[in-house]
Amino acid sequence: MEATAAKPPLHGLTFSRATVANRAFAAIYTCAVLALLYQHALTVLNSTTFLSFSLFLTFLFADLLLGFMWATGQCFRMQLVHCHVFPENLLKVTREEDFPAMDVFICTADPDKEPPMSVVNTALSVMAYDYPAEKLSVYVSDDGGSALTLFAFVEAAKFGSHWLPFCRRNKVVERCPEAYFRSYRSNETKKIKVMYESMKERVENVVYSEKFTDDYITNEQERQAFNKWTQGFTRQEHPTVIQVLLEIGKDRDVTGQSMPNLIYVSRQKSKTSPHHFKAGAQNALLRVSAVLTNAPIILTLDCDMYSNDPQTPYSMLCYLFDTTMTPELGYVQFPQRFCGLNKNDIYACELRRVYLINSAGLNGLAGPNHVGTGCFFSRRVFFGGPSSFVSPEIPELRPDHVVKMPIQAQSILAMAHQVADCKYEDQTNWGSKMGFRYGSLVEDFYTGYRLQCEGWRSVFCHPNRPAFLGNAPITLNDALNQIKRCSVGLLEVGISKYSPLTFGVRAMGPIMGHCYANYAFWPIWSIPLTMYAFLPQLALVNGLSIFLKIELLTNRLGIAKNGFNLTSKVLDGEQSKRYDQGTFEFEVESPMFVPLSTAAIVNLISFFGGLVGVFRGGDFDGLFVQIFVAGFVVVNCWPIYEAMVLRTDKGRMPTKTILISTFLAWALYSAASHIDPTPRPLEDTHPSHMTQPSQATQPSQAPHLPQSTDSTQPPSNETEFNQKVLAEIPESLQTTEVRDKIFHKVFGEDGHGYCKTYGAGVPRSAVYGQSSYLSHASSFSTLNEITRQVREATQEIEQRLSIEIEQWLSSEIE
Ligand SMILES: O=c1ccn([C@@H]2O[C@H](COP(=O)(O)OP(=O)(O)O[C@H]3O[C@H](CO)[C@@H](O)[C@H](O)[C@H]3O)[C@@H](O)[C@H]2O)c(=O)[nH]1
Ligand SMILES: [Mn+2]
Repeated sequence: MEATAAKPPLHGLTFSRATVANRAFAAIYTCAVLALLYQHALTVLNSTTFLSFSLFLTFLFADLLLGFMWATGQCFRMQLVHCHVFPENLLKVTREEDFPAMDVFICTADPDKEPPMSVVNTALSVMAYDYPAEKLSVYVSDDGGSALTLFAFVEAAKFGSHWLPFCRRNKVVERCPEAYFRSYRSNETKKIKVMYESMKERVENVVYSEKFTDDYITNEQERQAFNKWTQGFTRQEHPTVIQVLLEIGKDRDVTGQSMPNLIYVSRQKSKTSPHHFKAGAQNALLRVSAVLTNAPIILTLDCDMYSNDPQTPYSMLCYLFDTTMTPELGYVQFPQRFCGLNKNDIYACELRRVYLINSAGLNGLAGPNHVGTGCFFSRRVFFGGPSSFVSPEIPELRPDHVVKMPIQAQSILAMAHQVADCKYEDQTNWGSKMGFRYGSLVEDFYTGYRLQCEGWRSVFCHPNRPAFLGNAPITLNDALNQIKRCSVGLLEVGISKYSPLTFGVRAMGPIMGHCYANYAFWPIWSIPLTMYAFLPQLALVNGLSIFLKIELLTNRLGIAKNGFNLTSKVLDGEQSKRYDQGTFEFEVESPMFVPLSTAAIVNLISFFGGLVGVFRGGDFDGLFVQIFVAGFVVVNCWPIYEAMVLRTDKGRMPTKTILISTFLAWALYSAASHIDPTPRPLEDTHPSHMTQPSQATQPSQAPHLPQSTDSTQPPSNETEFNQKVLAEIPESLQTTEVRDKIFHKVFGEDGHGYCKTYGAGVPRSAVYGQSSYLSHASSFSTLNEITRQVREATQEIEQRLSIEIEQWLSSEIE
């Protein structure tokens, strides 16, 4: 007891007070959402024409999806905690000698898209970690199978022997050379900078010319490695290349201290074997590293995610090295942070919600999902759940296997080659029960999800100084492609047999399961978004109102105020200026831009069309929400209009895209304008009646009655009844109370079974058909007769109302 009290803490946790507020908010908002959906459902049931029925059903569906996304999104907010680490205490409770060994995996796949110099920078930034070098191994996986990348690393190994002691001596915090030289310049740095620049020049010369001459090769070992790039060597078809560039204990820096291991791995590739992309590469690294070093801790990094803080392993150890921590702790995830985003992050690539907000929310539950990079794993998690070990095929791959031979030993290297073989995984558990999981394009999400389903927990570590910094796409086309790949990958998980909604909820409980479902079904946002981008606007040209009317004037003013505030915010000078910079890139002829620009055109036309309609005396109340939605989209589409018409630079939209989307917008409009909107559903949610009092008082004008209607027969269904009879009651009297009065007058108190299901004051007799109708009110045997009676009752009530108003007015005057 005393001993534990004496030890300073490595990490702390506080529960957030926001949790209570979040839960209360979620409860109240849920009621509002349910009420809205109920109202929607009534509207669907009450619709009187096929057109309105389909339209309202569509919106019910859209809002159900939005409701689902909203509800699952709340799960992230149900138990917020704030976590802190105290890395400064680490050396008070343990010694550096006792630190566990660590294997770092860096993946790269294409020397053209991922410049070798940037991969080298990432590697150098972690090689220079404040961590005992003899416990650190950096593995570079090159799926591009590129001699250029290997060459860059040969150079990096040499430069590293100067860079690592330089960082130690000067207590450099920015240990990614490129980032360091960008921000620091002094006499002290001159020498090392010259070294860096000359390395960079050599590498880039080779990369640009795509070949290197013999004088770049300095020793026999290098020659042997490069000799593997024979005639038939291609990216998709080549043998394994494993090159140990630096070896602990053998290679020393310029001050005589040991360098960490640096190992280049390009796994074997064959067109006949699936390679499973990054997950496949990481599994190959898991095995190769197991054979060579088998460190209990693994850090995974994308090639563009460099370390921004040499102390990060200390923060990680505060969790993974703390014996009081739950034994189920499987990984410590740091958020993805980015450098070089422009001020407004115009392609929304920072993903703060995913990487920061939601991860912090998950931290109070079973822990954050894995985001592919910046994650420290316990090697054990890749071999089954905490209490269900899945044994690998050979003992050398077991997480508890101790490597006893130097990494360059013949037998060790031979086995490393063997486990990097493209056929090695055939008939094994790799990718299904072991290692990174296959089956989704977002292998990181899927792997983390499956690990948590197995019972592993995780921790989100988010120090003030970003632990890692990466690059985000800088063109719209790249950003959209990333979203597309991500969407496909997420849906692959969503609809798989491991769907979070079924499997996940069972394995992790409802809250965690629904958090994962929120991600896995994230792409379905596109469905309501598309509907809201087109349908209200197309309905607007026809003057067809499709949203709930806001009954109370005060409410309406409130909403109107908020709404217009929002709009004007985006339209202000500063924001317009941002778009004026023209940083959006539309120059690629991508079909992905077509829906965007079509939506932009449709919304623009609808917005102005709607406004013109209203100024000409249209129904502002009814169409307000649609005009607002269209206006909102228009504001958001501003960069698109610019790219279509205003800009002359290279980033403007190609004429072809403009033509196609204009044509599509036109086609949609002409299709929509052929739909006659006049037959309107009658519930008081459909205010378009207000503008047509004449129609309402003249039943004979009720348009588009079904052909079969015979006014000399009793009404046989609800539609008929609605269209003919309810139309007699003017909009101003369409409240439940007044309608009740009218029907009581006509059908009598008991003869009129007020049919709640239809909610529109439909007498049950009218719905149930002739026989029950006749038994209740035999004198109203025809539709015409009922219509006449309702008209009379309505007129009577109107008269009484006007008398009462007159009396009230005169008493007021007195
Ligand atoms: O066959 C492949 C394909 C990709 N990669 C590497 O995978 C990483 C991520 O690829 P990138 O094109 O940069 O994808 P992003 O969309 O930027 O990556 C995000 O999404 C990926 C898939 O969900 C995650 O793996 C990443 O960690 C996450 O940052 C890069 O280092 C690539 O070199 C491979 O090693 N082999
Ligand atoms: Mn990336």
